[in-house]
Amino acid sequence: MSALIAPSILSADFANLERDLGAIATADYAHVDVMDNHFVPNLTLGLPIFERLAQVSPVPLDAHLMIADPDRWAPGYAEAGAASVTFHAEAATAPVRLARELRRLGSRAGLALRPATSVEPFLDLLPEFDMLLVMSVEPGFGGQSFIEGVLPKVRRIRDAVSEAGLDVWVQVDGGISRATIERAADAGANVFVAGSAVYGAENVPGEIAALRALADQHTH
Ligand SMILES: O=C(CO)[C@@H](O)[C@H](O)COP(=O)(O)O
Repeated sequence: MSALIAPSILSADFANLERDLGAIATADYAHVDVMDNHFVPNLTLGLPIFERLAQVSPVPLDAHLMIADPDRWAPGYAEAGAASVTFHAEAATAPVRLARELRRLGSRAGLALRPATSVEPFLDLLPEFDMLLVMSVEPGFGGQSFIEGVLPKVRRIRDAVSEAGLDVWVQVDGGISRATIERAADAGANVFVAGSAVYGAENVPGEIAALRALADQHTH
């Protein structure tokens, strides 16, 4: 399975989002962090801006909803054309119903877990999702350092996915760089979100290629 790279536009220039989406045209996805200042202590963008990003982006959008009440808001992101919509397990009231609705609307359905959230209650529900997102920082901000302690959870998910013969992707998000991506890939991740490492690089396409090459050496 090839590694997929999803740069986070949280580290882009918010006055030049179309330009900065163009800068990551060689990536597999653009990761769009939606924050509501309730679920996380930060505020980014909502549906009206996301709809415009979906119209101008050269790469498919991977929406990561760090918001309260995703049951109400997430379907709008699928309707706006998101390739993938990921909501938080801690915030959703009816995660399976919501995942089914996202799939019905034509989007991949992702379930995100904060670093301290156990995956065990969700393992029997894996067929309902297309992706599990393991947060490797506390959600809310870019530029934090990678939490090594989430790697056993990544491995646990990958093992459960393999044992069940499923095609569920495992995404890691937070603190991913050339220094950490190999360990995340080794643990079983196949989708890698990187914000500051990509947008902070002098050569953005070169950084995307370097991260992909490193991860590819370790993806199973
Ligand atoms: O969801 C988040 C933060 O909540 C991430 O997507 C960050 O944007 C990743 O940034 P870096 O840690 O790669 O700088």
